[in-house]
Amino acid sequence: MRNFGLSIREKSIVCIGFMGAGKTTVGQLLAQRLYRNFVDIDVEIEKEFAMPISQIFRLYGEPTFRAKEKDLIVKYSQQPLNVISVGGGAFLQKEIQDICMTNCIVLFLDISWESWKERVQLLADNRPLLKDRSLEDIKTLFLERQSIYSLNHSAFIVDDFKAQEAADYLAGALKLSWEIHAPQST
Ligand SMILES: Nc1ncnc2c1ncn2[C@@H]1O[C@H](COP(=O)(O)OP(=O)(O)O)[C@@H](O)[C@H]1O
Ligand SMILES: O=C(O)C1=C[C@@H](OP(=O)(O)O)[C@@H](O)[C@H](O)C1
Ligand SMILES: [Mg+2]
Repeated sequence: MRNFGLSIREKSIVCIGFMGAGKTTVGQLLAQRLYRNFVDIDVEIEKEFAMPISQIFRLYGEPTFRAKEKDLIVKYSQQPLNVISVGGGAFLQKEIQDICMTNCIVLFLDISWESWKERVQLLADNRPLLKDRSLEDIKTLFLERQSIYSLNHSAFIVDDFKAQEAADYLAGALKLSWEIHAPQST
């Protein structure tokens, strides 16, 4: 996979993790704190199809959704200075894993099953993979998916943090790591 030669400070940050972990919410707040452009891949997909994700799944099927997801992640991950929230299934595709791990900082928003369960009511109808599934089935999917998220540069357990607190902490930690690894000349 091509390395676009971005410095660590320029690399886009990609938020991964299970549906409902807070990638969209925390990613947007993190982008604000770092003065970066925020891209939510699901929103971009919805714009391209001019319809909600549930309808894309229904009318075109999951493979069409996944193909568009890949094209858009390839596009945005090559640009500098984005914060990108990808859908919880994006890392099922090896090409997406490879391009993100090579060109971006991949941040896993890790949530325990216990905390996730408490959030289930918040999750809107627009998640076709949760619709009509029992909690037991969702737990199976949740556990199966953990292996794809183990591919990351950094993981943060979100359980005990409000979204704003998580974004504050992550922005601080990223800035500190940039200072350590690539101090800015004065
Ligand atoms: N740290 C948090 N604490 C409590 N609720 C959160 C937190 N982060 C996100 N949420 C809520 O959980 C739901 C799912 O968040 P969202 O950002 O859409 O997740 P994702 O993009 O990972 O699917 C939203 O209702 C959001 O307000
Ligand atoms: O996990 C998945 O396969 C999906 C996660 C969703 O995004 P969020 O993780 O932001 O909910 C969205 O991309 C689509 O419904 C499929
Ligand atoms: Mg999201």
